[in-house]
Amino acid sequence: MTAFASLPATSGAYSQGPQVPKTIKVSQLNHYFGEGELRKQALHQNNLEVRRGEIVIMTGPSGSGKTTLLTLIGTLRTVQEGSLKVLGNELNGASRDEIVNLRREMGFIFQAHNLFESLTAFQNVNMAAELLDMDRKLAQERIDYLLNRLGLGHRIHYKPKSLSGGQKQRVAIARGLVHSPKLVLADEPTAALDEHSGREVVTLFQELARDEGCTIIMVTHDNRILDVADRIVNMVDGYIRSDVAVHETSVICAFLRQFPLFSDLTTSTLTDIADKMMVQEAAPGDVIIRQGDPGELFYLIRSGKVDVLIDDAGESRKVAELDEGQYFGEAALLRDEPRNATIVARSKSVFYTLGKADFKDVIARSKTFVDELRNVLASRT
Ligand SMILES: Nc1ncnc2c1ncn2[C@@H]1O[C@H](COP(=O)(O)OP(=O)(O)OP(=O)(O)O)[C@@H](O)[C@H]1O
Repeated sequence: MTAFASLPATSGAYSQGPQVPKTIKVSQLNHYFGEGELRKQALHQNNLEVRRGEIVIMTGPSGSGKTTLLTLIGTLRTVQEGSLKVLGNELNGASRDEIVNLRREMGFIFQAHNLFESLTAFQNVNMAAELLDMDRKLAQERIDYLLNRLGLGHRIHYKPKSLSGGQKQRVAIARGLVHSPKLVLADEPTAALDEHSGREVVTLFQELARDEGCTIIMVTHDNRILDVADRIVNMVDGYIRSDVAVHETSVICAFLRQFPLFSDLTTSTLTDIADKMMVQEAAPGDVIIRQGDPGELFYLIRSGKVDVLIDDAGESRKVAELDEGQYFGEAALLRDEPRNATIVARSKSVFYTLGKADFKDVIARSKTFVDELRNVLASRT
């Protein structure tokens, strides 16, 4: 799970807030192929949560388990160990009927398009609509819309043999989307497409996510489309190695960049730090840290104001006010001492916090950070 699960509204899917229902919840998922001595573990303790309307891109080297995870989520394989919830249904132990019903809510876009050669582009997509008992008029409108939107308006009545590889792929995409699925699973959807067509496809995905709340999970090696992801999940050897919420990380990076103390860090170090930060919210009057307590977190004020209070012979004395763009909590971490002041939220506030070990790691990497902290600490003692 990413560190930013509680981040307030930012952009895209996240503007729906943290209470957005989960489309997928993977917990401690293992998967094996083969029997006996040939048995091989393809997925190891995978955990993942995907919210409604998110676009997730899965990356990783060949054989790292992306397709295995995608096909498990798509009910195309049986869950062996662990829990996998899709659209509220637990798949481990699910009945045949449950799986059949669930599949109707999903759209599949896989590389092998399997279009019927004797049917036109329109008829191929319509066949999926008929199998799903879609209303005829609605289906007709949706097929027209999708095929036009994917740049196939002029080829709507062509059969696959008269279509290029990229055009066939776009028919397969329309077929996977015709029934307005709640979840789309796509394996290399843009691999056969030129840059322009690939962009058309992912722009359509973004519209479906934004306008219909459709959740999209794509396996891709196509770096040209990484920018549409809300989250990038990287797999290595059957493990989810990283799960980065892209928009949130970049929002935090942009914020961190304004601080002189982060100015000499490279983008990749900054991204690394942003990914480790947590978000904490406070209401007016909330005590954020208390004098005398051990220090575990460093705080950056994203928005709001706080009072710095010092307990002086039993009397609480206000010594400073801090607001957006300032930070606190560093002294106790650096000196391994208890907190030397109490911090109370003056207004509704949002903080980014960094744990002690990560904070010390940042310090080790940034000379500006060290110089600035030295000055700040000197001025506060
Ligand atoms: N049907 C199968 N039988 C046996 N082993 C399999 C089977 N399918 C996948 N595997 C193995 O499981 C591991 C994960 O494979 P998977 O296809 O999920 O990886 P991937 O990341 O999708 O790779 P690619 O990017 O090449 O599609 C690999 O070691 C693969 O050899």
